Amino acid sequence: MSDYKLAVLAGDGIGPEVMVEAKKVLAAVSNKFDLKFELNEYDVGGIAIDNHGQALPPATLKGCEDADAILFGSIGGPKWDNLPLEQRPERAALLALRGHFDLFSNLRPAKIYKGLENFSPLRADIAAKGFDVLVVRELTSGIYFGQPKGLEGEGEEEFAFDTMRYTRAEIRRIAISAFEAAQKRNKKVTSVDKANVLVCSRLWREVTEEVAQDYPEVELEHIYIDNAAMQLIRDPSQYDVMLCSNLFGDIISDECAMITGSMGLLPSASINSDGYGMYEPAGGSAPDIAGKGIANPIAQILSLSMLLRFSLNEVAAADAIDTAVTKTLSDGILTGELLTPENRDQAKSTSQVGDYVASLIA
Ligand SMILES: NC(=O)c1ccc[n+]([C@@H]2O[C@H](COP(=O)([O-])OP(=O)(O)OC[C@H]3O[C@@H](n4cnc5c(N)ncnc54)[C@H](O)[C@@H]3O)[C@@H](O)[C@H]2O)c1
Ligand SMILES: CC(C)[C@H](C(=O)O)[C@@H](O)C(=O)O
Ligand SMILES: [Mg+2]
Repeated sequence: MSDYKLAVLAGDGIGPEVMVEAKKVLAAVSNKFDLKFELNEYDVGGIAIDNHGQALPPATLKGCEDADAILFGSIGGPKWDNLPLEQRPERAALLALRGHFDLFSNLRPAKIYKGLENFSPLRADIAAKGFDVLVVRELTSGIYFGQPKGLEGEGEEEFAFDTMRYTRAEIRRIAISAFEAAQKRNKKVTSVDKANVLVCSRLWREVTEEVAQDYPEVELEHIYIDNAAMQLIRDPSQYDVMLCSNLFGDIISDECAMITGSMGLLPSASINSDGYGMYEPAGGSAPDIAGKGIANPIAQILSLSMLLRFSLNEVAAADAIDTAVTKTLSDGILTGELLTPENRDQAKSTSQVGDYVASLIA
């Protein structure tokens, strides 16, 4: 009898490569903490289009519904880029899963790890001030979920539009996620918007201010997205929790990932109000490095840790993974994209990094 049932959706590109490493780490924690997992693997994304004619086959969705949580890899790639938008893996599978399970609260924690200070692209004196930010991104509304319209009109008058739409309730619940997180961290929320031009952002500010009344010990500041993007390079140590709408959070989280040294270090949790969640690296299928055995598996491994912590409440197992990852990085067990050209010959492969993390847990 298993303690937990997980739906494992490795997807495309580097997804299956890094998922192998997360499963090694899961085997190590299940052994150490005497936990039993039933892992059920399903096709999703481009591979599902190839095998079943659709990016999110009914069996995959049913498998996710029957599971305690979803461990997701990444999807998409050049092979499927020319499909109509509605059939593309990104919309037809990823956004569909986020919407179906109402996974509105997307947590993306980024920090410069000990030992990686010299591998951040930030200037050394700026990196030395430290960087530890949680991006709290609204994930099931905004411009991603506003009704898209097909092309209309003709010739030079032909047009397309996407709609950004937020309700008070949608803003309120993600703001609460951010304030709850800030309360457990450094008690500061920076809300990122474009309230100088967007009416959605005006509402965003108003509701965020209302929510702040319930958290008097948490400081709230507002910043425009363009300034935030700049300030993150100038002095990212000033931020703790960054609260963002769907599109702004997508952009800011990639920037935060790169400040840490690599896209391959940023995990994410996408959670609904029942605690059910999907856990995936914030980066994509990385077609440029897929199949070479060089992808960084840390984001996938940390996504597993977030799954254990947030959906299963297996805190000791999650802590063990986080500790092992921290030691792996400070021991210099690094994939090549983190390294500088001079020391790239010391790069470890995807599986060497996964083996090392797992060995520290065993
Ligand atoms: N959650 C997801 O499934 C997800 C997220 C983002 C992008 N995508 C999709 O992935 C495809 C490629 O998108 P993209 O190239 O814009 O973004 P990407 O995140 O896949 O890659 C951007 C850059 O980061 C690098 N990178 C990403 N993850 C890495 C890792 N683990 N280790 C080392 N380097 C890593 C890549 O090599 C590339 O140079 C697109 O189809 C996109 O829509 C999917
Ligand atoms: C693939 C894409 C739809 C997705 C997003 O924009 O949400 C990705 O970039 C992410 O950050 O999870
Ligand atoms: Mg993104």
